[in-house]
Amino acid sequence: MANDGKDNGEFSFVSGGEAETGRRGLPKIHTERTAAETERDICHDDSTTPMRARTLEHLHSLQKKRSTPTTPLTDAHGVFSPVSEAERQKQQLKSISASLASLTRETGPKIVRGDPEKKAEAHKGTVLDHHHFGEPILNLSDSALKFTHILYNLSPAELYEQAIKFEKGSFITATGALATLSGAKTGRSPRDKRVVKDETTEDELWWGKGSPNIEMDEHTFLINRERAVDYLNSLDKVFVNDQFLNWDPEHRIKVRIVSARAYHSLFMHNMCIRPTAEELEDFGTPDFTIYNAGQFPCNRYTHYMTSSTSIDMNLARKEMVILGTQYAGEMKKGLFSLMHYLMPMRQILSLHSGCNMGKNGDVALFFGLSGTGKTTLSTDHNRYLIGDDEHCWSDNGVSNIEGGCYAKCIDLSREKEPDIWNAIKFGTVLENVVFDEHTREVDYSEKSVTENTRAAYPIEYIPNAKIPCVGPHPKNVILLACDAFGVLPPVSKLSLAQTMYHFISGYTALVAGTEDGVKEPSATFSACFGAAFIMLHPSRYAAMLAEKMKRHGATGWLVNTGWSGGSYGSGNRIKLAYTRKIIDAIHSGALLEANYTKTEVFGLEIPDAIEGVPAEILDPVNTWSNKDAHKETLLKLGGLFKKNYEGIHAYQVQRDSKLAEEILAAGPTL
Ligand SMILES: Nc1ncnc2c1ncn2[C@@H]1O[C@H](COP(=O)(O)OP(=O)(O)O)[C@@H](O)[C@H]1O
Ligand SMILES: C=C(OP(=O)(O)O)C(=O)O
Ligand SMILES: [Ca+2]
Ligand SMILES: [Mn+2]
Repeated sequence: MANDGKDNGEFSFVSGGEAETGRRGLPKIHTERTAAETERDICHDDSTTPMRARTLEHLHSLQKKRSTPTTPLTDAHGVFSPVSEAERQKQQLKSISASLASLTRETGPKIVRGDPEKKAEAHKGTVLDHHHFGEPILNLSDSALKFTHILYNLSPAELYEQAIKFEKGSFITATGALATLSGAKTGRSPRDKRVVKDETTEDELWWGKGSPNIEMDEHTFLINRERAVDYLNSLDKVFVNDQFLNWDPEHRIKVRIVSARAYHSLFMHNMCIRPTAEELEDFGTPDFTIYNAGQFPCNRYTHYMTSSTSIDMNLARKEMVILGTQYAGEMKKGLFSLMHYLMPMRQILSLHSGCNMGKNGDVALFFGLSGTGKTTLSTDHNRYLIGDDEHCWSDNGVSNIEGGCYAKCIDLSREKEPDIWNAIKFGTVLENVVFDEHTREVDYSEKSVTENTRAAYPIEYIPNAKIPCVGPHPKNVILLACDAFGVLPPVSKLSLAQTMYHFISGYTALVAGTEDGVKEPSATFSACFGAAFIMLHPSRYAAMLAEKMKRHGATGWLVNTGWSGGSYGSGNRIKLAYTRKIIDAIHSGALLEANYTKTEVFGLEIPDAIEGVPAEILDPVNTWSNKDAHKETLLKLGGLFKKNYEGIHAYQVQRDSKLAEEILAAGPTL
């Protein structure tokens, strides 16, 4: 932060000193007048009502109407409420103080609600001094003498003001979004993720080769936690968000996010489910807490640390600590990892998928790795959006985990993705985009900060969002792959075994960089289309998906949103308009009626015709001018799939070994 608070366009004269006292020889102005003089000089203007304010400060104070605070001060339950408002506020502060307790000081910090800027107001607010309820502290340190100001569940408008005033790189764009910079990290850091291995998690979680869970011990976690908490308590103020995950009321999780930046608080405000005033009153103790001290690095001398970034998950303590990265997606996906543990424990399948529903209640899931089209294709003007990225499938049906969407902005166009375009307005966080200095028009083609430019907005910014974000059991399960090799068909119908094979494989191939010259696409295999976020072995999720698809009669589809007419360099990415037509035909049921032909190598069933899509692109071989190159590339990709699957099959993929064999057989034959 380069500003000292005066540097934000506020202009003022230097006060005090000689100019005011008039000691430099200028004659003194006499202000005492006779009543007659005064009367003569006053301009009587009846056109305006008299000014109520007596001072400038008073005037400014009148500008802001007193509203119901985010945390209601009034007693919604009336006079018969068993808990007084003062008591409720005290409980809330106690809970926040407990969250911020340093484990060595064994007590929470002194906290006070409100903005340190607004001194007078803040000290009128509820103050919690640990001496009031805790044990007396024997070893008092300087940090125990200061207050930590808590900015609790601020509104987007308040967070805008905090960001613009205190966070360099925060600007309002032409459409009203808040442009921010995430700092040195503009994407997630999966190699810096750590999970505490204890007696329970040692047996329950997936560890070792291929697993995203890199171990750390409890003691090291506490070192990082203390580092984060001490950092947060050293600040003038911290943001606290109390919110929910999962729209299924039976399985709702309460999360608390403690962070140092308005950007982080607004991001989570948008991405998690926003509690109503009543729900916030009864929030109580969170089920899980994130400490985001992203501006502060971890100590590289700490055991298990391999960089200055660390994202640490402790399931037993129900806490996550973030050090050394300000990329907000870490919080979102950190909570997703948590759900990938908590939900399967309740026999609920967690899914890295988008989800939408037709007018007739037909639900589709869109699985796929980053950049394959989950957000783009689930945001469909003709259907209700349930969510773009994280869902649960329980016996009740599907439910979104989140309250917002996180769309990629690179090359975003109003024509191709109107709903996402229109969602970028006041309240939306726009990460790492480039805009015109003066007009604040965003240039979505600009990659100078990063290619991973993003918009995070509340789901209700999409006009046909389905609120509450829940739906019946899925009818179609669409697996998205962006195949930069250009050999997978634009669409194929899958058997259940094939669906499982491709779900477990989790393939996509993107083109790594944007440097000049043709770059070889590189294949990525990520189990369950989200290996970075799963906590249990992939077979656990796959078994649940197979069981649910079978029970509810869902059809599996593989859709290539990548290349056609050759690999990256010679072919082109399939037009989004064609992919949308393909998806339409899946939703409507029309595609089930097509005639199918089996492809060689992958054994995929491809339709002969789809309305609005040129028939010749449906079989990739037709689009390649060099047939030998096509065959060679097809075999190469088939080989990569086989090699990847060998590693997975070594584990028993299914308890049902017959299904395991069927799944293995559903892969490519070379
Ligand atoms: N045929 C296509 N299908 C889907 N997306 C496409 C297609 N062609 C280009 N795109 C672009 O690819 C990107 C897909 O990203 P996104 O929907 O955010 O993926 P995810 O949510 O799975 O990470 C978007 O920027 C979209 O505009
Ligand atoms: C938010 C993310 O999801 P996606 O790229 O799939 O939209 C992410 O992977 O960080
Ligand atoms: Ca994702
Ligand atoms: Mn997405």
